[in-house]
Amino acid sequence: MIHNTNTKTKLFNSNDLKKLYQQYDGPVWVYNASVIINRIKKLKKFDIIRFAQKSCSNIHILKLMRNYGVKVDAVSLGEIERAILAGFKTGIGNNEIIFTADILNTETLSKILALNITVNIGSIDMLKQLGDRSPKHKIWLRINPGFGYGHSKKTNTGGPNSKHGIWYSDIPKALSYIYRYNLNLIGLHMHIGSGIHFKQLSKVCSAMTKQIETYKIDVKVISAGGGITIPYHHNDTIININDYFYLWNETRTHISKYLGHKVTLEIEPGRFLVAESGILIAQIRAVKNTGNRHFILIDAGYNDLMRPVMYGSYHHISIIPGDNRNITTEPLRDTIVGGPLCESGDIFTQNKTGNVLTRKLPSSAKVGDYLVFHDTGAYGASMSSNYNTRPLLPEVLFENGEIRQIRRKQKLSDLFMLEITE
Ligand SMILES: Cc1ncc(COP(=O)(O)O)c(C=O)c1O
Ligand SMILES: N[C@@H](CCCC[NH3+])C(=O)O
Repeated sequence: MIHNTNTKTKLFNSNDLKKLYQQYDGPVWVYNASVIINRIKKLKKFDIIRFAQKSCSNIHILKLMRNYGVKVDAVSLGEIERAILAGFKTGIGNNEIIFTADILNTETLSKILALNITVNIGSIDMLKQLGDRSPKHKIWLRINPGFGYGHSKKTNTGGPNSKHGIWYSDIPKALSYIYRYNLNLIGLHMHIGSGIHFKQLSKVCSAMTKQIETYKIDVKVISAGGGITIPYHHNDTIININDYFYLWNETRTHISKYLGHKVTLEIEPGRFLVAESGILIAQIRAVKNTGNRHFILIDAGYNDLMRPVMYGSYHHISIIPGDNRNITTEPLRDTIVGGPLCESGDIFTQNKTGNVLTRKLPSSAKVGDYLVFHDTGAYGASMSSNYNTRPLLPEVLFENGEIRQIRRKQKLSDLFMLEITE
């Protein structure tokens, strides 16, 4: 998302954001539904858009997706249950939910069998465990094509260092188990990582064709996976979705001709659909200098927004003055932004190796001003934790001109209840 200035937020009105913070008496995740709807429309040429809900799993966001014809990917029992609560259907002949994983635990397996959910298989052991309990079960194979990329090593899901998927040369072994257990192979899936650019993503097209032709795999569906990056910085390049679709459509046409029947083309994005729809608003609670370093400390921590700490990820930052003063023309100052956690690494301005970076922010930024992190709609709230016994933040959705709460603020008593046994 392109951001105007250091003081304004493009998505939301600054006054509304301040009011939201005041209403909740603390930081809030805010989403704009129109951005999500716009991104869904951009992908409409694909036969099926399957939302990787781990990126933003709020039930109301899932409902919004479903209303626009989007299907869903689930990676845990919890995500299956969330999808069902959001209205996604299961059962024979229904593909609204696909379960993607590299392992199956017994609880999840039982649910999958009870609801007849198609499984996107990421290991040979999964084939054995599913086949033992449910011959003829519908499956996809998730293939690791031997290469992968990511905005960080930690989001690369292909190549020899990735635990995800079935290694491409193990396909014959997988096919022999499928045959032995009489499983029903309907799809082939490749997701090589998250936060990737066009050139790298497009390599998957030829890998998909190659594996299908080399091993003569007959499938009805191919999935391009997710991974599409978004512009976190002002001048980041934006992926041309029409060009991307064109490549995949060519691939699908070629595979369809080879197999002699229709092949459905799926895409499985998380970040692309939701990242730019969301912001996190917090407040500056302390300002301090250490030698020549200048810090501002806010009331949201990495337990809330983990991406900068986990990957050195950049989120654009704006300041909204708490007292309505004009800061648009004032000089900027090199600033380190930290959170409240009792953890030295609780710094939002750092690189991949954990070195502290500075951000140019208005020099008068002070206690009582608000700080907005942009593009936090993906892997923001969904990656939060309760570290330092900090409750999860509320989430609100801006839709049809109205702001509505879609998750209440977690209470401390919600947390303690789990541990109090009598
Ligand atoms: C299997 C699978 N599908 C889809 C995604 C979504 O990725 P992204 O949010 O980058 O589109 C992921 C995350 O990397 C994934 O592991
Ligand atoms: N959590 C990562 C993306 C990984 C997606 C899961 N396979 C991020 O914030 O960028």
